[in-house]
Amino acid sequence: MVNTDNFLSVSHLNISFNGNTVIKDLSFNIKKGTLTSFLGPSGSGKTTVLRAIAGLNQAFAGQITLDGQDITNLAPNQRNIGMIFQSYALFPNLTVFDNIAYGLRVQKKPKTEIEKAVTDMLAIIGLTDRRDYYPANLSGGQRQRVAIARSMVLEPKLLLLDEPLSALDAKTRVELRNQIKRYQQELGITMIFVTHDQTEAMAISDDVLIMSLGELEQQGSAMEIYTNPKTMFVADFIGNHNVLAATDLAMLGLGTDQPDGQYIIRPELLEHVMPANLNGYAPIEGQVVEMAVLGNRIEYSLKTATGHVVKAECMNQNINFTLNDEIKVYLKVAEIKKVG
Ligand SMILES: Nc1ncnc2c1ncn2[C@@H]1O[C@H](COP(=O)(O)OP(=O)(O)OP(=O)(O)O)[C@@H](O)[C@H]1O
Repeated sequence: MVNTDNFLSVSHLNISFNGNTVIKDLSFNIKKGTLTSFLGPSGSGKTTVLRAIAGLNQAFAGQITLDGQDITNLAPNQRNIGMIFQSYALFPNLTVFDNIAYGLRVQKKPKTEIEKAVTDMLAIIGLTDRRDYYPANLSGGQRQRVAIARSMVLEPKLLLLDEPLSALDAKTRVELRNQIKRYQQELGITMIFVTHDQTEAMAISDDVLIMSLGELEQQGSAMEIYTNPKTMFVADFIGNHNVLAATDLAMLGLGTDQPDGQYIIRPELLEHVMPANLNGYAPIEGQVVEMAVLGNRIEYSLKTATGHVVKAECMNQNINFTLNDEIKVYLKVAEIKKVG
């Protein structure tokens, strides 16, 4: 049955290249009107899955449905899916207006309808005053906005974006990712956004789908994944967590009731200012062996007498230590989470 929860449904997807299975029995659903990021290291299979959804991979096993329709064997142009790549792929000899209008003209839409749709789209992407420019005279961020507009104007059921921001500088990336989120919400488009940048994924996604070696590790909101990683891979990949075995916790004086398993401690939970009430807190003492100032935050590592190196993080306004200092930080023991 179609409902908004399984607007896109991928079941038991298996894809091999030359006998090498790169996507292994992958199944997931995507809700209508949401932005889902595929996040995973290089080679984990993100692009391969995107291409399968778009119909660009020839052979695979499994089933893909979109809005209740089985699209597994449909040609790419029959799927009503838009795709945007890292490189902008605009037509260099067409103006901004004509690039955006291109698909509507192919569909032989009436001229007045095209004029209105493209004008509206130019306003949404903030490039009304650039309508007669050629791509060569636009910045990278502007070109990518035109590429996005060119896909969005066709009102696809699903828009796939494959690392659309990776060719841009850091500031433009942040601006454009926020704009993509805004377009997505304003127009209610269902989007899949591929990235290997976890901050980017966390910042804009309703849901994050984490892949490793062609398998789904976890799907959930950014908050769920960050605070409650289900696998060691996710714990390690997301958020720079400390991952410690029960025996390590015991050595650090942070014993849990359970004797085994792996546990995570998020770096920002190690407080360098002594809490007013120490109830429920355990101290960790160590030497500051690494320290990196990241604008308003500081990341540092403590080496304890037991030889453990624990990662911590704090805001920099009331920092009261420096490299090589022996310091004590405080952790609320209840915040230690078991992986899984
Ligand atoms: N056409 C192909 N022929 C052979 N192997 C391929 C082909 N396309 C992808 N692969 C392999 O499939 C695996 C997944 O590749 P894919 O490009 O999907 O990963 P990715 O997660 O998107 O990586 P990246 O972040 O680097 O783009 C890799 O091991 C890759 O070498």
